[in-house]
Amino acid sequence: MQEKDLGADLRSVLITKQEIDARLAELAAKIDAGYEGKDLLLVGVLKGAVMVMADLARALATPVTMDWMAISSYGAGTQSSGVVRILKDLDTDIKDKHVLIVEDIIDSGLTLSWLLSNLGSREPASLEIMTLLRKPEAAKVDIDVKWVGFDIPSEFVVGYGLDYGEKYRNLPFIGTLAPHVYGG
Ligand SMILES: O=P(O)(O)OC[C@H]1O[C@H](OP(=O)(O)OP(=O)(O)O)[C@H](O)[C@@H]1O
Ligand code: HPA
Repeated sequence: MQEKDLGADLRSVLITKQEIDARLAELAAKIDAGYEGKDLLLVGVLKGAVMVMADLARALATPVTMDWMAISSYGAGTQSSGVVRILKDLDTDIKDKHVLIVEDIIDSGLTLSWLLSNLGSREPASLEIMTLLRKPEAAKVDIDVKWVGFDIPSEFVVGYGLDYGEKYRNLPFIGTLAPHVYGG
């Protein structure tokens, strides 16, 4: 779907594909500098982080390995259920490795604070977070996020990996959902 052809389900484009690409290039340069001379393992959080993981990895000059974890705290709706479940664990032992968690969004912060304590207990050499998007609620949770793409308002967003009821993940941009779609 093109940005000019939003369809009835989307209210607006919040971040264009060009803005995402430019910001990822900036962050990739900073991440490269941060991991100079080190082996880096990118841990993507399925499914939302698929797009950012793919594009960030290609923007990095640092040689990386990649692994994936699937955890879910959202059901079909727009509210976190408050319960985090592991749907797929890492294939890799991360002990003594430099690990960068790659997320699409930090909203309530619940998913990441759970993930940090889970991965932290596996004794990585370092554990940092990169997220494309962060909402204001996340500031209430004490999570040290090293790299943030965009701070966005508290609206439900879709596209570039983010879904509503599994739809809209393949939009190349970040958009806000029309209230009638989710009953807002
Ligand atoms: O900060 P929080 O309020 O915890 O929300 C952030 C999490 O919610 C989304 O995942 P979701 O559980 O919807 O799974 P998905 O990535 O498969 O869509 C998103 O990808 C983050 O992982
Ligand atoms: O705003 C959002 N959109 C899609 N998925 C999400 N998961 C947490 N917040 C969001």
